Amino acid sequence: MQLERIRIGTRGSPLALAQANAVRDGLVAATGLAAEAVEVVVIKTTGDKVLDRPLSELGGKGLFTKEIEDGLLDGSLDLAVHSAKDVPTVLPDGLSLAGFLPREDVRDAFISLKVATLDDLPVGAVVGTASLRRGALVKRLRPDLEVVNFRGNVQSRLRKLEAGEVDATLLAMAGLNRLGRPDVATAVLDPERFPPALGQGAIAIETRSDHTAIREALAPLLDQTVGTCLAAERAFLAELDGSCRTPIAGLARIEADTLSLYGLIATPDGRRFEEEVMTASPAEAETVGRELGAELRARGGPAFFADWV
Ligand SMILES: NCc1[nH]cc(CCC(=O)O)c1CC(=O)O
Repeated sequence: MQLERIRIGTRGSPLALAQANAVRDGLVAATGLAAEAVEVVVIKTTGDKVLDRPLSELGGKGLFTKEIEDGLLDGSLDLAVHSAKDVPTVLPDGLSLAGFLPREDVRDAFISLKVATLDDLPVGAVVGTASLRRGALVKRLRPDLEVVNFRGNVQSRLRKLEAGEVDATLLAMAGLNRLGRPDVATAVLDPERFPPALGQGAIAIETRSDHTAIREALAPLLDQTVGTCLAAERAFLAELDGSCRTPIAGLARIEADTLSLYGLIATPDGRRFEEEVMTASPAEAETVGRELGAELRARGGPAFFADWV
């Protein structure tokens, strides 16, 4: 069945809109539909509405996806475009990921108006981030720094930096590139030293599992290699029951038909961490993800996880 009209659900931040517009342009090209027939619909989610509390305290998963998923389920939306790293590992019944677009830069950027690198920050300098992963990784490298909660979209964080609220912050290169602002990065952090969030840099497309017409229309836009890497990364996260309270990092890559999956868990203060790399054939992506998650969970032991609460 050929669709006559496609409605794309997205959050309203400039980054979310840039991602949704990229999918719209791709669908117009792939389907031959008129540009007006492929519509971007902006949805305000709980995560967008509550700005005064740390994300980890709001609890609950899918803070940035729930209201959009309701639209997919009631048929008012055909697909949703999400940053893959914000998509929970368990989706509501009836919904699933159709796949992922080609991945952007997976690395984090260090941003400061005062110094050139993380290593150059003076003792006691203040780093703002809303991410427990970034906070733990900063503390791991520089236990002397102070990490403070720092929320808001990319633009508002940059304004706070300019106002001197913090000495430095960290943002995904992928977001800066998609916003056309790679110049904002003071330094790009090496993933071996500062591993990204699982799914970082990838865009996930979610639809109703039984919406075959939209899945067929999307097929030419999707990247199978990214899909395989993300299957491993998401299985790893699911095994660790990744919540917003858990500093977890990792990255899958496929080279010469071998999938390698790196994973790290840390305590929020960065004092303890466990890391490991496992390799497998791409067909074993999910299995290796679960194995790596179980391995790090076992290595950390109950005491490690108790430290988090
Ligand atoms: N949690 C917010 C979020 N979700 C996705 C991105 C960036 C784009 C990406 O990682 O694909 C960001 C901002 C950031 O971490 O700097």
